[in-house]
Amino acid sequence: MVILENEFVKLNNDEKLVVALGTFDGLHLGHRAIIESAKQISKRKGIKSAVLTFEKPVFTYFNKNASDYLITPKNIKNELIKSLDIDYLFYVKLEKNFLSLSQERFLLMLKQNINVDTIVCGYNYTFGKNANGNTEYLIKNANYFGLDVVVCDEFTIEGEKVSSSIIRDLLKVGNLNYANKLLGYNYYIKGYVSRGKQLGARLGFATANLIIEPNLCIRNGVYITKTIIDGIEYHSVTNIGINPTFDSKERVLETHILSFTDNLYEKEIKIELLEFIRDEIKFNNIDDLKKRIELDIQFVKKYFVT
Ligand SMILES: Cc1cc2nc3c(=O)[nH]c(=O)nc-3n(C[C@H](O)[C@H](O)[C@H](O)COP(=O)(O)O)c2cc1C
Ligand SMILES: Nc1ncnc2c1ncn2[C@@H]1O[C@H](COP(=O)(O)OP(=O)(O)O)[C@@H](O)[C@H]1O
Repeated sequence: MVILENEFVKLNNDEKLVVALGTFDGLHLGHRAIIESAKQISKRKGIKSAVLTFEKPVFTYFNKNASDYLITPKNIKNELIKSLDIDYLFYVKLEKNFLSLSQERFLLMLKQNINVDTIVCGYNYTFGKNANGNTEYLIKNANYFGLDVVVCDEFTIEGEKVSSSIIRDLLKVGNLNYANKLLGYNYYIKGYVSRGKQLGARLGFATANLIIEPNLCIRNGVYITKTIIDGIEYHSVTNIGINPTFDSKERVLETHILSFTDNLYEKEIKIELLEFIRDEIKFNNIDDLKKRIELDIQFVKKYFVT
């Protein structure tokens, strides 16, 4: 998969493209149905497939104070879209020039800059200045612009809506069970292990630390997790937060992997969040913190036995 980032997109492709349009934060079941549909159409037509998206939700452009909104960091977005066998991934910059394009100019840009043949989008997709462009406009004007347009229906599970904003709300309260159901995979964070305060091992439980996106939409606290290292899955317990006992400020993710003793510095690890256990606590002393973590570890062991 070729990844291109630009203010607008531009590609010197003779070959036509089927493009899935959307922000796709979360890459949930509904998003994946749209992207999979684009892939299938591209195969049927014998042309290439593409996703055109933004790195962050569009509302972050209009509300500069927005915080804790991001479901899917870019490294994971890239990985999930690649897993759907897409040929091109375009990231357009969230900037005025792009966001204020008229509906007509937006479609012309897709035709002229990346040779779009077919647009695939969700039922509530909007585009262009003031989000005036919608699926009705696309369907009505498809012929004029020489485009095929495929609009995917609302995706539901057992009659329930699947949407990024619902998933954000679930992650903010720690309801991983339901969030994972709507996502269609276990919510995960992936990154390279960095050095922390070097205290964990001395306390009796080493923790592999990852620096996380500042605006990640996830409740601080302790979670039952699985950690995947070199394709091998381990049971683990993970804390996300600022370690208030130590008056730290930086928000980190720290995972203690059960029955594991190897060095992980600089290694890429993946942490799947399964269940929220408790909030982070400011303990009066390190002994109390240690005792609590021992209880957390017992709780996780029991979870995986039953
Ligand atoms: C399961 C688990 C639960 C934790 N709970 C808390 C907590 O409630 N309060 C807190 O201040 N730190 C908590 N921590 C973070 C520890 O303070 C931190 O792992 C320890 O200070 C080691 O830090 P280091 O990895 O930077 O050396 C927790 C860590 C783990 C692994
Ligand atoms: N069971 C384990 N879980 C997590 N990390 C482990 C484990 N065993 C060994 N390690 C290693 O120990 C390091 C963490 O040690 P720690 O003293 O907590 O330092 P840090 O402050 O860098 O997190 C991890 O980055 C990893 O390399």
